[in-house]
Amino acid sequence: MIVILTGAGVSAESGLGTFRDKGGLWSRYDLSEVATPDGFAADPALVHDFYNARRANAAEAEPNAAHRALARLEAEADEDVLIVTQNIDDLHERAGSRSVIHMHGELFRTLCAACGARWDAAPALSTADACPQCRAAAVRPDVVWFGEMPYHMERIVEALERARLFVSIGTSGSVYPAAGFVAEAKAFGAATLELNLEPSDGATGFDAGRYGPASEVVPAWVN
Ligand SMILES: CC(C)NC(=O)[C@H](Cc1c[nH]c2ccccc12)NC(=O)[C@H](CCCC/N=C(/NCCC(=O)O)S[C@H]1O[C@H](COP(=O)(O)OP(=O)(O)OC[C@H]2O[C@@H](n3cnc4c(N)ncnc43)[C@H](O)[C@@H]2O)[C@@H](O)[C@H]1O)NC(=O)OCc1ccccc1
Repeated sequence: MIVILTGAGVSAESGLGTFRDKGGLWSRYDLSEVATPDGFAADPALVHDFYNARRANAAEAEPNAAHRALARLEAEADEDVLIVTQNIDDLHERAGSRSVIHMHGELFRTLCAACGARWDAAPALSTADACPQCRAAAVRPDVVWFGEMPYHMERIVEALERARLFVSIGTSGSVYPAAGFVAEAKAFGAATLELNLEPSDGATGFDAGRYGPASEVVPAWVN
């Protein structure tokens, strides 16, 4: 089995901003205000504006050659290929990938913070929205904020245990628990490879690395 961890760098060439690069999201927004439960409690309208803008961008974006190459790998490989993405966009699925785990949630999904109901997001959410199930005005984007438990951790750890090869693509390796997956995969005996624009914070933890734009290094690796 091949387990592939992706981050914002794989969607950068589709026009979706990364977080920590120059001009990235965290240089324009305060992470604690827009990506934490406390920030949402303090100013839900600000948080909705932040995700509404990202939802509009993602809706206009198109998968790039890196997304398409990974979909091809899944279709042609004679072993299981699982994408574990930190991204909340749907570009992997729009490129044709079927086996995708969104460990930090999905931009196009909505969550009721009162009853836990989930449904497909409208283009723009607001504080006036009410849950279709419990009518509570506790509607939030279905994304994992800092301090919240990522989704599908059991399935992810099971996959890391089975992995022959762990590949990390377009992530800075600065946020946990995702940044710890390479060490876990290695401990379970997997070979490890980093594909990134430049060496990430965790580069030394990989057996090998290939550096350059994802739209070039990912198709080159898949072929
Ligand atoms: C800041 C950091 C130190 N803080 C954390 O890690 C925290 C706290 C923490 C937990 N454990 C720790 C251990 C040590 C220290 C801190 C912690 N973690 C949490 O709070 C997590 C929840 C974190 C999730 C937060 N939500 C996100 N996103 C969703 C929302 C949204 O999207 O708005 S995080 C967000 O930032 C993270 C990093 O972003 P990247 O994708 O890597 O993007 P970045 O910009 O940083 O880097 C881009 C990279 O791409 C490269 N690149 C750029 N262009 C290209 C290109 N063209 N081609 C190729 N590569 C390219 C660049 O060179 C660069 O390397 C991603 O995970 C992303 O999803 N929850 C949790 O721990 O719960 C409890 C728990 C307990 C037990 C077991 C499990 C959990």
